[in-house]
Amino acid sequence: MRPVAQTDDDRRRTTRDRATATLIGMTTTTSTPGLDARTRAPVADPPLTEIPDGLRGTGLPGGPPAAIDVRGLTKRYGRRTVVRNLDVTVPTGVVAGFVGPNGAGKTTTLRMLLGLVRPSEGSGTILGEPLGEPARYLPRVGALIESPALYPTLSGRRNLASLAVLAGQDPAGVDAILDEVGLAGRGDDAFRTYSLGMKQRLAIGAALLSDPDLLILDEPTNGLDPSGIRQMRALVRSLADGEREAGANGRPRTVLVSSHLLSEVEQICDWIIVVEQGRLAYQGPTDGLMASTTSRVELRPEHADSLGMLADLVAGFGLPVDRAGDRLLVELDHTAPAAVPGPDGPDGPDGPDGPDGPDAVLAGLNRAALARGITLVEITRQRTSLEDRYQGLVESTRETARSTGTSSMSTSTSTGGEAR
Ligand SMILES: Nc1ncnc2c1ncn2[C@@H]1O[C@H](COP(=O)(O)OP(=O)(O)OP(=O)(O)O)[C@@H](O)[C@H]1O
Repeated sequence: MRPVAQTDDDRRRTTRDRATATLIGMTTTTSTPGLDARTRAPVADPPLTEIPDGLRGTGLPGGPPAAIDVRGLTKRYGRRTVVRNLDVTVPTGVVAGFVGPNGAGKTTTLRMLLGLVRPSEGSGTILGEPLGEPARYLPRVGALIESPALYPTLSGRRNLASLAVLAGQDPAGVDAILDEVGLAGRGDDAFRTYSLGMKQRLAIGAALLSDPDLLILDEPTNGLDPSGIRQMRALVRSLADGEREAGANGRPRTVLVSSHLLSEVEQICDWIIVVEQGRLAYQGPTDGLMASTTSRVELRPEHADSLGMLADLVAGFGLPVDRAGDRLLVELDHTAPAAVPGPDGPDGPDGPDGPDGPDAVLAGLNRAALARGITLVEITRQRTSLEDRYQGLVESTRETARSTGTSSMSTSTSTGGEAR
């Protein structure tokens, strides 16, 4: 771990390495054992921010190391901490979405992973190589960070062929790449005549020239219209599980794609990482994000004058409650240990149907109400949407940062382990 402020050297490195990571072809020499992480990634309810044991670090039995496994990644600019103690693990072979609002630290994190910005702190591995030695892994990484730097007057094909030659690669593969990014029919047209979506897809083609094992795409849907976004989604998904998986080299490709909108990536991602103010808010299987959702319940007693007593009862269960007209709104969060005393206690099973799960909490509430002479005539469950869940995570992470005085706007002298 080395505390480093950004220096001129850093900035020179950034410019030089941006070209390297984004455009220069990379030779793959190492063979990695094949793995279909889509089938191995567990989809059962992981707790927030926790990585299932089998996916942590090099823990895939018989499989390759995680494509990305970094710990305590931190970036400070002067006294301002923009990425804070971030742990990121991306299993090999998945499409991982890196999601967070504007300014959450996504680009800074991706730049650190690509060796374009030097981390203030942090360690770990990328494709099994040390984070601190990007030259060892960059040859197997393709990236699209910011706008593509391609020649406007050259055709798409000539652009890719020139980049391949510059990187010392055989330009023979260019046609296959144009096909892969959906530009086979426009390969002879000048780059400047392309739509924004086509330009982005050609830039991804440039990042594919080296047949990378890890592809990092920073907001590739930025500025695209809905149809461009759909095409980009399909392309990104196909890059991980298209022909390559069964292809000549047999190595799975991992894709890390950032976006500020969960809705843009959740359909194509196996794995989601949510960041806010440089902090990790969630990482795990996409299904896990929804499984950890909070559900809200509306309770309506037979007689409105028993609302006060019912509210006290709900509060006694440790559940947040609001009054709305003739009913109560109760938050049931099945990631939190329920306050209802159960046979397993607060550490007991807390799945939706478990003895500490929301169904059991509701049943307990209902019984307790009846025991006090309150008859519930309506119990309505409302599940939050994935987008609501994402917003909730972002807001609670922001709130944690505010309450601990460690928002990205605050200065920091301590970088020790913090609650996420
Ligand atoms: N070179 C720099 N010097 C100082 N602050 C910086 C620098 N680069 C980024 N930041 C700050 O770091 C924070 C995170 O920026 P970053 O670009 O990583 O966020 P982001 O999540 O990618 O945002 P967006 O979705 O808007 O691109 C921002 O507040 C930004 O102003």
